[in-house]
Amino acid sequence: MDILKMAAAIEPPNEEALREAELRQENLLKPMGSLGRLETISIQIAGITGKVKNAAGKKVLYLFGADNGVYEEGVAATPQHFTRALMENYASGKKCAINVLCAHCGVELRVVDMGVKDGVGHPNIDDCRLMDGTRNFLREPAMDPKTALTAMEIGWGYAKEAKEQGVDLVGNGEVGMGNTTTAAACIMAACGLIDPEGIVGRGAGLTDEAFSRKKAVIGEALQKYRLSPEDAVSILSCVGGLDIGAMVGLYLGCGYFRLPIVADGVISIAAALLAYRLNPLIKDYIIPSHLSEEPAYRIAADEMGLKPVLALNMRLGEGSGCPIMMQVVETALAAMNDMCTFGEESLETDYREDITM
Ligand SMILES: Cc1cc2ncn([C@H]3O[C@H](COP(=O)(O)O)[C@@H](O)[C@H]3O)c2cc1C
Ligand SMILES: O=C(O)c1cccnc1
Repeated sequence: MDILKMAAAIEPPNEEALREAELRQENLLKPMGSLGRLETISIQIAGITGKVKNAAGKKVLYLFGADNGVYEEGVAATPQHFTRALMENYASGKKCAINVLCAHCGVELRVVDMGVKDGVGHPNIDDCRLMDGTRNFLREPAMDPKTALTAMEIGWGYAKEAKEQGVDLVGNGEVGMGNTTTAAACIMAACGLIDPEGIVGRGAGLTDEAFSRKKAVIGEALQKYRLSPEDAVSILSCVGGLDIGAMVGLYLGCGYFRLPIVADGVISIAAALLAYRLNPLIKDYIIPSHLSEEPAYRIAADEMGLKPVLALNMRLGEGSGCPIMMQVVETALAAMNDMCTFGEESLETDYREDITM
């Protein structure tokens, strides 16, 4: 497949369904706009599916694991083998954050190895390994452009699978020590920014010294590659990761197959931004969840005009914002589907014509 061609074929939301959904929201028995983001989310999903009333019964979160060569520059505090250990825990249903949140919120968790160092090899993990961790991007591009495209195709494949399996809502997550470094580098490159100060954060935690090093590594790499903000594939291959690549493809595939996809934190939004550079229409298929504490999150979200719904002071990753947000989405759809209208309750009067909401 030519994923770039497929990405270019993503279509805008269904205008007629959007209009009908807006009209229904206006007629529900409440002051206009009073359900705020619950209204706009239900209208957004109508535009995606082409139907005013939608379900969110079947929810899946795809979690992509990969290691990052830039780890060797000292940009992360956690031992690198934690990537592999965490993957094993997710797959065996142990009580990691994402296991508990998904179980509580009725979301199926799928775990995919995109290139965890030494491999995970667990029966509940899809083996999609493209490399044994990427290369150190300070020295050389993290991966070949061809590998970047293959990672995207793998993610796209999961969107296709979700469509075939009748999934209503897709989520994404990641694990990989050092991936707040790759995510920040991708966001900066895609926004044409070169000064890491105030953009790069401490990820899963860092000493002051390592934090300075992390910023210096990203700054130096961006100087070296001089990436064009529009060239998402070069950004991904030079300073990205295999997890981010798969997520880019998942977003694009969800756009193509007309599935709503919930975004998580800074790594997830970095992938969304690269997908947006490939086709800006993708933004209408994305439902942002929470505002990550990592400062680069806000830059990427603002660039796309996406406003996170939740402010929970979270900075975890793993897709942890998605199951929480999926519950909000389900609630939004319940209001749209099940509330009565003014007309149905014989309350139709002219009172709404003269007031300002
Ligand atoms: C125990 C633990 C569980 C995690 N789950 C997600 N992350 C998150 O932290 C990592 C990125 O942070 P950095 O760039 O600083 O390495 C990723 O694995 C991300 O998913 C975790 C990190 C740790 C330590
Ligand atoms: O926002 C995130 O997704 C995040 C923040 C810190 C560490 N890992 C992930």
